[in-house]
Amino acid sequence: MPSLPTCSALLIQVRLQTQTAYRGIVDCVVKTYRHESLLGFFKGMSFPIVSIAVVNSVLFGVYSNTLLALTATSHQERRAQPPSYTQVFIAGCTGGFLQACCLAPFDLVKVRLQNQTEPRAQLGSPPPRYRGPVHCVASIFREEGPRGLFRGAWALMLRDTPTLGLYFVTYEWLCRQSTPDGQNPSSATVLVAGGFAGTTSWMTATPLDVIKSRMQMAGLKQREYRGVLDCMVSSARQEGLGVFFRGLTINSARAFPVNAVTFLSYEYLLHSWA
Ligand SMILES: CN(C)C(=N)NCCC[C@H](N)C(=O)O
Repeated sequence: MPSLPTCSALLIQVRLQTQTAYRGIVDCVVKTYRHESLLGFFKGMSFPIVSIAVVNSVLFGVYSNTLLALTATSHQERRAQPPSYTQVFIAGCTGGFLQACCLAPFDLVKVRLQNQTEPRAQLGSPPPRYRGPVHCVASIFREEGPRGLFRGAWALMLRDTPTLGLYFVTYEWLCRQSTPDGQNPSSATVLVAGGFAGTTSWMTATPLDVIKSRMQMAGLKQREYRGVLDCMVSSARQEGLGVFFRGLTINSARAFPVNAVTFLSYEYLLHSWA
C-alpha cells in the first residue's frame, strides 16, 4: 500500500502543476495540512492502489513480450546474448504506449480528486464536487460523456511512450556497466539501476506531465484547451517556461525508491518463474 510520503509526493506534484496558489513544495504541504489535515494527503489514492498492479503488469508484460518477439531470446538467454539498446527502446516505448491507454481513466480520476482542496465533509459546509472515485467516474461520464474519461490521454501517451523507452534503456545500460558479461546483476545493482531509471525517465517526463495534468483539469477550474500544443503555448505564455518544470524535484525524488523496488520485484518474479 502506498505510504504517506508516496501519497503526499503525488498530491503535491499534481497541485503544483495545476494550481498557482502555492509558492513551492513546503508551502503546498503546509497549506494542505492546515486546511485538509493528514487525511488530505491521501486524496485520490484509492484508484491508483487498485490500478497500479494492472498498469505495471501491462507495462512489464508488454515490454518483456515485445523484447521476446524482437530478439527471439528468452530472459535467461538474454544475459549471454543481450538485446541491442534500440530493441530495448522499442520494447519500452511499446509498453509505455499500451500502459498509458490503460492508465488514462485511473489517472484522470486521481488528478481530479487530488485537486479538490475542500476539507473533509463537515456539517453545513458545501460538499466537494466529487464525493469519491466512483462518484467522480459517474459524474465525468454524465457531464462529459464516455470520451470525458480519456481527457488528457494524448498527452499521457506522448509522455509515456518515449520516456518509458528511456526508462528501460537506462536500466539496462546501468546493469550492464556494473555487471560482468554473462552474469545476472546483483540485487544492489538492480535497486540502483531501477532507481536511476525512474528518476531519469521522470525528469524527462515532467514537461508533458504538467500538460497532461492541466488537460485533465480543463473545463473545471482550468480553462479549456484546443489540444496539447495549445495547452503548451498558453501555459508558457502565461507562466513562463518554468511551468514545464513544476513538480520536477518531487517527481524525481519519489521515482527513485519506487522504481528501485519495482525493478527488484520484476527481476525476482522473472527468476522465480523461469
Ligand atoms: C516516466 N514514467 C511515466 C515512468 N517511469 N513510468 C513508469 C514508472 C512507474 C512507477 N509506478 C512510477 O510511478 O514511478
